Amino acid sequence: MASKEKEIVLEVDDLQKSFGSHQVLRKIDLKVKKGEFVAIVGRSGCGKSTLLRLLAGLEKASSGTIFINGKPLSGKNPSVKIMFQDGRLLPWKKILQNVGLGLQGDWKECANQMLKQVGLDGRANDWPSELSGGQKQRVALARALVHEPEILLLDEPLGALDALTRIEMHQLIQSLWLEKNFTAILVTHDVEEAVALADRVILIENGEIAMNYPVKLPHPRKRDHALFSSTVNHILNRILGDGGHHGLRAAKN
Ligand SMILES: Nc1ncnc2c1ncn2[C@@H]1O[C@H](COP(=O)(O)OP(=O)(O)OP(=O)(O)O)[C@@H](O)[C@H]1O
Repeated sequence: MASKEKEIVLEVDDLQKSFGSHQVLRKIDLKVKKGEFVAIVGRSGCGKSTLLRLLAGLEKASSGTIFINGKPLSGKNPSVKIMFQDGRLLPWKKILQNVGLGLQGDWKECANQMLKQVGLDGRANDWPSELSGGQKQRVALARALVHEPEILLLDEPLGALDALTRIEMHQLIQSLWLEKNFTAILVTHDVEEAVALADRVILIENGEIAMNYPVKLPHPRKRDHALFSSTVNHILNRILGDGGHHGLRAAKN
């Protein structure tokens, strides 16, 4: 039976992070299986982005260990890529060059192919300033996935987009995830987004994982699935159980 279990690609063991005397993450323990899609939610300032930056090797833990495929992480790891809310495209490079950044060999072919997969063929020679917000995030996604990372970290990647564009991006991220089998960890404020994408939703509260909720809906997720809204509401109710308003949202149906 054990051999049927998927291997653990990412393990976080007793992770702590403080900035000066401010302890942000107190005790984070987490195991993520290969190919799993995990969403992290929590009130503003609870440390979601800090955790993601630690996983990306952009920040050093105060104590505890992160293992990628069983090896302790120290600094950046080429099999882990991160995508941010603001895309961070280089404005002085054209779209193709942005996607091909850091690639070796026949990079143009790879970058063009990846642009096609995010629905942006024909835009290779445009400047980032000529693209809409949603298109820029498609480029940012292409730039991360062109390296075929084992783990894709998504830090509120759709937070600045309008609701319709966000839904289109959910569909794109889902189809690429189903096709490419990478492991994804998404930080979001949007519980509906978490349910639209993730196998499980993790809540960070007081520097710890306060909830670990498996989303038992089939992929690809459909918003009109009979259990979609009730799953969103169930998670929101668990999160807001103390009656507070924590900056978390779910789109109204
Ligand atoms: N480099 C830093 N130096 C000092 N404090 C920091 C630093 N980065 C983050 N913090 C603090 O750590 C806490 C967690 O920040 P973080 O950005 O991880 O929260 P978050 O949950 O992602 O918030 P939001 O949902 O608003 O983006 C905040 O109090 C923040 O001020």
